[in-house]
Amino acid sequence: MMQQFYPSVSHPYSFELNKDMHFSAAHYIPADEAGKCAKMHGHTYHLNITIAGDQLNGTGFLIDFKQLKDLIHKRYDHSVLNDHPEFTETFPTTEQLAQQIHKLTQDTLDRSDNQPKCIQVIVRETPTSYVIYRPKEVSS
Ligand SMILES: Nc1nc2c(c(=O)[nH]1)N=C([C@H](O)[C@H](O)COP(=O)(O)OP(=O)(O)OP(=O)(O)O)CN2
Ligand SMILES: [Zn+2]
Repeated sequence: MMQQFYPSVSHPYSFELNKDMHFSAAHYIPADEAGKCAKMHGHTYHLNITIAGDQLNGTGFLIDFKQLKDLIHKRYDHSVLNDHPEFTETFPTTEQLAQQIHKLTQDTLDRSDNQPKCIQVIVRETPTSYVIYRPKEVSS
């Protein structure tokens, strides 16, 4: 997904930042309808995270690109997604991973003075399958 065009999201903000990253992880979906995916297997997940806002921080960033990568990559790279506490009650499907990555990101953004918003998370699980998560309401 690197250096590609992505589905865009309309928003009222002046600044928009996009961060691509990837990580390798294993998972399994312990449900009958998951078929072969009920067995442990691995993916290189490709992400695109979109952050928007009207205010920059003291450095002139919406958020440091590196901070975004550290937040997600350090947590999930070379891990078993099912072992993370956020997936004890739900399965690490592409949809629920995208939603959790949004939550992790927005929780971090909420602690910054300039209050940027995470408006879209794209998670590509395989070359042919990806999910977009957009929060229902983005308050400014
Ligand atoms: N809605 C979802 N469907 C499936 C998910 C998911 O997270 N959300 N996950 C899986 C499996 O984890 C699987 O690894 C990925 O499935 P799929 O794209 O079908 O993989 P293939 O390589 O077999 O796909 P091709 O059609 O051959 O390219 C399954 N479903
Ligand atoms: Zn899978």
